Amino acid sequence: QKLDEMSPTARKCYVYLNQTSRSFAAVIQALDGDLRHAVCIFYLVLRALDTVEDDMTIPLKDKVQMLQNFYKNLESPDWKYMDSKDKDRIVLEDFPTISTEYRGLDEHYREVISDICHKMGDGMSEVLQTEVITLQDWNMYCHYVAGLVGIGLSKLFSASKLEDPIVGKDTQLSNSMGLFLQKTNIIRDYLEDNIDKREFWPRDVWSKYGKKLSDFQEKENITPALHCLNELITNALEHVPDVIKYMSRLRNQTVFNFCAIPQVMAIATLAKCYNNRNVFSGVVKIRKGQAVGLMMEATCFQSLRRILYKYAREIGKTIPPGDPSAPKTQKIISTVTSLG
Ligand SMILES: CC(C)(C)CN1C(=O)[C@@H](CC(=O)N[C@@H](CC(=O)O)C(=O)O)O[C@H](c2cccc3ccccc23)c2cc(Cl)ccc21
Repeated sequence: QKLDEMSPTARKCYVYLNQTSRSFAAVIQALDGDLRHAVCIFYLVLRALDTVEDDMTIPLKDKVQMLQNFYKNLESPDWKYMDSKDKDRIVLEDFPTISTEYRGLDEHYREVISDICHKMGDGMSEVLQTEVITLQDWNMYCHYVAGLVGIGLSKLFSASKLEDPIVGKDTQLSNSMGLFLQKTNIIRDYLEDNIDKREFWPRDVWSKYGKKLSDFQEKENITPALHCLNELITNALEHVPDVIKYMSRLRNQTVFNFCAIPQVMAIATLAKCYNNRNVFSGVVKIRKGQAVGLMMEATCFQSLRRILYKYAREIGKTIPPGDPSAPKTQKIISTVTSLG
């Protein structure tokens, strides 16, 4: 469906999609059938919710109300928020355009998007006021901001009939898809979050290696810092078997590409972060050329598995002797590279 056949509000949504997510917008627009518009709207609604959650200028008690009531805005034609300073504030300032397109979706898609926004808004308002202490807290936080996205997407895939019902039903695997991406983001963004005074690394882990999370920036603490980093990367890798199982169930090529690309970017990022002191002095990002190469290669299940093995083996080759997590890292690497 070309841009000139779309309604003005639908066309604006694709303009916003391309503004808010450069490389990923193309993969969403490549989705087959009416899944394309459903995912485009879901992505923009999530971007709006995330922009509220990220806005540190909103007083806590107002933010809690905004997050818990957010899903109701989908049914309110005039709701918008004009006080955001975020780079993506357009999705809040022109939310009526997005909610108009949401209300035009098939009711199965609307049900999924509204339910996920409700659960995500409640979850975000809960974890907003707490610190990430245990690994369970870490999984809970990542469930609310990313696991629920995977659960929602999987239900949209099944509702569109482009994928089997089991894809939408098996929330354990869908949740793992999100946890793998979000844990990778949190591990990679150590310094950026530290500067913003935001802590997402679980306290039970980092407190074994230092008094304060910011201690890892000091040169003399680099060995415990790397041991902490490697332990969190090992924890994130525990989701890879679920990712492989989830991907093995997909049948539609455009859905496969949409799901595979962020996963291969994540494992490549983890491999680059593993035992890498630059995590504590800058943001470790994979080069654009490497990312493009990965996108082009990850188009079928066998090549996806080859990419996952390649990076898992790469991590396995760089396990430092004496690293406290070495046995666990070696074990998850052998599991991933042996999956038949
Ligand atoms: C936090 C997050 C991981 C869920 C964000 N998230 C993603 O990271 C995007 C990728 C993205 O936005 N990349 C950015 C680059 C970047 O920001 O690092 C880009 O602009 O290219 O992918 C995810 C995403 C895509 C496909 C399957 C998923 C299954 C479970 C959870 C998330 C899934 C996403 C799908 C939707 Cl619908 C909404 C958000 C996301």
